[in-house]
Amino acid sequence: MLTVSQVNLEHRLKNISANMSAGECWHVLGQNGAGKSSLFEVISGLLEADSGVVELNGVDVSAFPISELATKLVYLQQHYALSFSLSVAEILRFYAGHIDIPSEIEQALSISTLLNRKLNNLSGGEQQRVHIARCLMQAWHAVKNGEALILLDEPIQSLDVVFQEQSLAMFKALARKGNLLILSIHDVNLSLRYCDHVLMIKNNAIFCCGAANAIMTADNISELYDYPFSEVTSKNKSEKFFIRSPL
Ligand SMILES: Nc1ncnc2c1ncn2[C@@H]1O[C@H](COP(=O)(O)OP(=O)(O)OP(=O)(O)O)[C@@H](O)[C@H]1O
Repeated sequence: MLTVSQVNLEHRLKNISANMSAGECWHVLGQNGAGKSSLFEVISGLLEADSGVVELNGVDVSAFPISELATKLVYLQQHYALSFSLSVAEILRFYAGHIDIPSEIEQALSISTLLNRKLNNLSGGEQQRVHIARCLMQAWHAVKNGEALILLDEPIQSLDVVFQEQSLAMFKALARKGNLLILSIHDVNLSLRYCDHVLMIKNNAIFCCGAANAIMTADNISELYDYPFSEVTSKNKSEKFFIRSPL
């Protein structure tokens, strides 16, 4: 269980509170600059809030020794720059201690074919696949047992459509195992398909928070982005979509 209580951070987060439970798959939505990455930084314990508390299973995240957090917290940051030239295998060995890629990760991200390549020579999407893999593999013992907190800041940025679908499906399956998974994303239709809970942040404060089927409405999405969306259902009425009006 993750409890975020009245977290404030100057110019970045205003009185954010939320309760999230193990086994849930949360998507965080909001405009550029809304505060999504800032919230992830505070939840991960990397950034201290001006006020408020973040507790993981009743313990303040800042009280966890970093060595313990590293084994149970997965945090994929939005930006990650490596200024020296390492192969993908060397990177996985550095973060995970081995290059035995778990089958779930290999199926979703096809890492094995990249092992001998230098990270800096990979395309943007290939690099992103490696970053997702190295983060998950670092805490894989907890992830495979469904005991991890998984924070992913825009994990599908740069991925092509197939890797977007495969990785979002893997993240949802990891939540089903018992992990608490929280990711930020800008595609509302992929969110509709792959999350069960949504946190909408607007102007650095919570706009809406809760079960996706209750709050993923065209009205809420339109107000969140200050942009008109309408809702449609597929011909067989099995799936709902949001359509963005042209400017
Ligand atoms: N290190 C920092 N110091 C001061 N202000 C910052 C810092 N990082 C971000 N901000 C500001 O905090 C606000 C929230 O930024 P944040 O990166 O959390 O937004 P975001 O919702 O993740 O946006 P995006 O969708 O563009 O990634 C923005 O106004 C941003 O300019």
